[in-house]
Amino acid sequence: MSAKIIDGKALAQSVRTGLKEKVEQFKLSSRAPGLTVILVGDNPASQVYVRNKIKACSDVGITSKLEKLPAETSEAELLALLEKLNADDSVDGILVQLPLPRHINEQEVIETIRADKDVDGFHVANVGSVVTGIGGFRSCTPYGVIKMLESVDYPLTGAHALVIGRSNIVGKPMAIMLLEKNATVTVAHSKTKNLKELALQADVIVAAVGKEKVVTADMVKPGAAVIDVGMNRNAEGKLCGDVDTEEVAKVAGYISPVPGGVGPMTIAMLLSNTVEAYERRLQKISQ
Ligand SMILES: Nc1nc(=O)c2c([nH]1)NC[C@@H]1CN(c3ccc(C(=O)N[C@@H](CCC(=O)O)C(=O)O)cc3)C=[N+]21
Repeated sequence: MSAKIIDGKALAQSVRTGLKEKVEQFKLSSRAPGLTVILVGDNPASQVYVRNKIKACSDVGITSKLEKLPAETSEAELLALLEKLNADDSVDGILVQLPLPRHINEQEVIETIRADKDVDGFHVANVGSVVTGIGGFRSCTPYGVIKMLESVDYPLTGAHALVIGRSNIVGKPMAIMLLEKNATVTVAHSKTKNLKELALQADVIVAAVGKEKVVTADMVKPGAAVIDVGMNRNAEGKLCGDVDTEEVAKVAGYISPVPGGVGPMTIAMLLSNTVEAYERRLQKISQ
């Protein structure tokens, strides 16, 4: 057996095409949605990511602005900029690229962004809303994973889903979103003792660890869906995920590649959240 590939790049493209049509309609009667991206310092990986986000915005017609700040920017200066953007009616979404330099408290920064402009879905108010099921912006990566599973009509109701990793931006919200889809969810992490045993019982495995080949073929139940959230560099410097894709593909029913899987969907969901922030804002103004 050979797994079907869940092509995140193609799915992201179709999400973007849908958003582009929506944005074109908005522009006829009003302005385009606006996203401001803040980059502090000159981490080369962050610069590439930010450039990709800005380009993705322009592809779908979202107005984007990049605020580049030097690495020695103080936390107070960054918070002051956020307050300014919070009050700016032309800004629908704000994204502060992580990681931040060590002298800046990331959680403090995230909580300063207005929740209704927090298109990353990192603010506690959004996390709380998603956990409670009352709306709120969803963290883009796990949101993208759900869209990937939905794109192949994977039956999540009653399925056993194993999330490997418990970060605030992927593992924890992933578990909540799978639960929302009526899966039975297990969360494994670095202290988990019987990972292989748990994995062999899983119909869905989401690997978000940040380590190469955490999921190997001997851990996967035949026919399972395996979604790879990892972003690592292997010994040859090539981008790879957490899953031994080549071998696991011989056992799994569905598998998502890296690159071309979750990454492009993360960006697509960021654009989707930005359009949603804009729609909510216009609704509020017209009330
Ligand atoms: N506030 C904030 N929000 C983020 O969403 C955020 C962040 N900070 N900091 C860094 C991480 C990383 N991240 C990626 C998104 C897409 C790809 C992506 O599209 N990757 C391509 C490959 C790109 C390549 O070749 O290097 C792929 O997987 O196919 C990668 C990484 C968003 N992040």
